[in-house]
Amino acid sequence: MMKKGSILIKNAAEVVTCSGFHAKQGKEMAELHIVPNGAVVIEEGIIKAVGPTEEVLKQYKEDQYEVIDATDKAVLPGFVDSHTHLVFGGYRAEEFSWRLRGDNYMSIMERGGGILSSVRATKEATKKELLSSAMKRLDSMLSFGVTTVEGKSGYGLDHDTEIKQLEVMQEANKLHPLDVVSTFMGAHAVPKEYKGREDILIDFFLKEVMPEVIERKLAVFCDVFCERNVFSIEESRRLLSKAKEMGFKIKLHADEIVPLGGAELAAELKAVSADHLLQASDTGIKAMAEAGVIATLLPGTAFSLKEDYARARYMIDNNCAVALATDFNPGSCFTESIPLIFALATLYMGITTEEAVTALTINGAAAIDQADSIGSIDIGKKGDVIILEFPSYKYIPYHIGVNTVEKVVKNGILVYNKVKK
Ligand SMILES: N=CN[C@@H](CCC(=O)O)C(=O)O
Ligand SMILES: [Zn+2]
Repeated sequence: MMKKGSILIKNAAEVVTCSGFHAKQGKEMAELHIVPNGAVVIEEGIIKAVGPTEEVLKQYKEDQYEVIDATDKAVLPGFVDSHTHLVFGGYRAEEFSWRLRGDNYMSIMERGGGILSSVRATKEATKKELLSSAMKRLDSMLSFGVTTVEGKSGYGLDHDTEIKQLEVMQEANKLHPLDVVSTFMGAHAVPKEYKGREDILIDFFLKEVMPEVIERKLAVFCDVFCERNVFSIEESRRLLSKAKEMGFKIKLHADEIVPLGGAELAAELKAVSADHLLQASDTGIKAMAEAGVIATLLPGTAFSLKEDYARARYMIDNNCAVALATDFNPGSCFTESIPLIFALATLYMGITTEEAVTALTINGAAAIDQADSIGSIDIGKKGDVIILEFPSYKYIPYHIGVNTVEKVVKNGILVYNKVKK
């Protein structure tokens, strides 16, 4: 009898395995491990075999599986979008127009707009509304080949709304085929009443919110917007050190707008990742490489804010492990488009196509500390794979800004198929 989550993909022009169980640093990022004319076998959601089709078919009987013929198509691991803010109420289209006219992202926030306007809309939204919009966003992400996504709270800044956002992500994770990994990010902005009293806000999160988040397993990570006029290096260090003691894994929004030393702090605290890094210093980058902190780069945000891109080439040449993510959010980067991220990374950041694939698969997995179970087509990992309309991964950035994903298999189940039967 055919078991649920059991699929055999055969005759693929190439299976790009991205093989590995940990982050790829520096030169390793160019190694994709490709099997020509390949096959992948997934049994009950777990990868059982990968290799040349001829050899795989000698061992595995096609009648035991749902069979997909991938002739002339490339097969890759599902993408891991390791930095998003996917649960929020309201939109900020107006703010986008202001920025087109020259207004500045941080000054909009300092006037009570930006993140703070999403905070107001998220407080007003019901859980049902937030869940319904999150599910639609997850559908869209899935269509781009994303099989695991990280999502942050941080549009609440109070107990109830932060918890509400995390509960929505927990529920979405149960209901949607995509896996959602949650991050607590209460320290995302400073409400007006806490300006100049950031330490009191941090104490509030530490005492009144984070113990419940850990206790109810509502989030795995704790993140902070470490930035001038938001949370300082000292405040971020205090919050994240305590978070670590409480059992959170840690991340930072670091050196996005000004060079504050966030990359150095990430290395000091041995964070899992430091994200944005547009302004990261040479010392900070080298310290991150040394400490094994993933550099998660978000080119969509630099593009949307018309900022200079993070120095990806320098980071990779200095042995960093770089991940790429969308930073999907209602303000600085309202896109779930993986093709856009590929286009920007390869055309404007000096990242090769091979490195970009690594950055969105195994290194994305490492950025959420799951490189042992997702991010590559390796035996024993989750059966998360995508099939492209084209015979090679090289078509992903080449077909500029267009979605090349034809099918998505999650835990061995075909959950998205562009080809209508
Ligand atoms: N920079 C801080 N936070 C988000 C933006 C959130 C927003 O503008 O709503 C980011 O990662 O880009
Ligand atoms: Zn972010």
